[in-house]
Amino acid sequence: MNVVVNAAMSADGKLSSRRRDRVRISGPKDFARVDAIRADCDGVAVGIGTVLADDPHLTVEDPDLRAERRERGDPEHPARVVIDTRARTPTDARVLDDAAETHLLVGEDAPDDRRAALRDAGAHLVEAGTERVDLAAGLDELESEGIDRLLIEGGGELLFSAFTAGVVDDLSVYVGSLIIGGRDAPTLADGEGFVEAFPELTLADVERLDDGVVLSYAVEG
Ligand SMILES: NC(=O)c1ccc[n+]([C@@H]2O[C@H](COP(=O)([O-])OP(=O)(O)OC[C@H]3O[C@@H](n4cnc5c(N)ncnc54)[C@H](OP(=O)(O)O)[C@@H]3O)[C@@H](O)[C@H]2O)c1
Ligand SMILES: Nc1nc(=O)c(N)c(NC[C@H](O)[C@H](O)[C@H](O)COP(=O)(O)O)[nH]1
Repeated sequence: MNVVVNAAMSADGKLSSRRRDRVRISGPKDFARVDAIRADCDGVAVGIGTVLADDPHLTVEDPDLRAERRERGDPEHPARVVIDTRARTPTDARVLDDAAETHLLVGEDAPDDRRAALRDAGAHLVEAGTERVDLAAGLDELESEGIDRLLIEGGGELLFSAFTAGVVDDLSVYVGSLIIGGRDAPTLADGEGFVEAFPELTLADVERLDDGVVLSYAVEG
């Protein structure tokens, strides 16, 4: 599977504020750039933290991009993927509406009542891992179901695990022209952090967009 990560951060590296509510970092051109990446993928993934904080829809907004997908025989929107060990996704979350299919990667111990409720709400459940979702195993399962190219949009906890698991091929970061600050505000890669064997990146492109900069990297290894 080809995995691309995209996120928007402030000039001080934060994905949102310490309140973990959604901060608009991108401008319109950057949101359009992300829409095009979504349209080019078979799936768009976020962690449960992002679902609970932002209630994202994770669909393609531009009708022309949706038409191009239909013309090439793809569903109008990529599949939505939520990484959610305990099956905490609310049944009225926007990712569970009928605009697109939705896969939930859950842990082996996810409660049966939550699994049943989420299946009733239309989700497809994929079991991988125990304490936390085993990303490599979960993504392998999604690949066997036809997701060959996956966009991971965050948040910081999930992105750290994705780098730890070594599953990320490409990274693009929009750096917006603002400071958010806060030692507890989410960053691009949270988790425990690396102390050695830091994932290394090769800078592939730098582009000025809206009032910020898009940095595009290939991930080594
Ligand atoms: N600016 C941007 O581009 C951007 C993008 C996305 C999100 N955000 C912001 O980021 C914040 C949310 O980020 P977050 O870090 O709190 O949440 P997150 O990364 O979206 O989700 C983290 C949660 O996913 C679950 N999970 C399951 N398996 C995991 C694994 N292997 N590794 C890591 N997590 C795993 C864990 O909950 P369980 O243990 O319950 O499973 C974990 O707490 C929000 O404020 C949102 O607005 C910003
Ligand atoms: N590219 C980007 N720029 C931002 O300034 C920002 N706050 C996010 N945040 C990502 C997060 O995952 C959001 O929840 C989804 O971008 C919402 O996605 P929808 O529009 O509901 O499909 N992403």
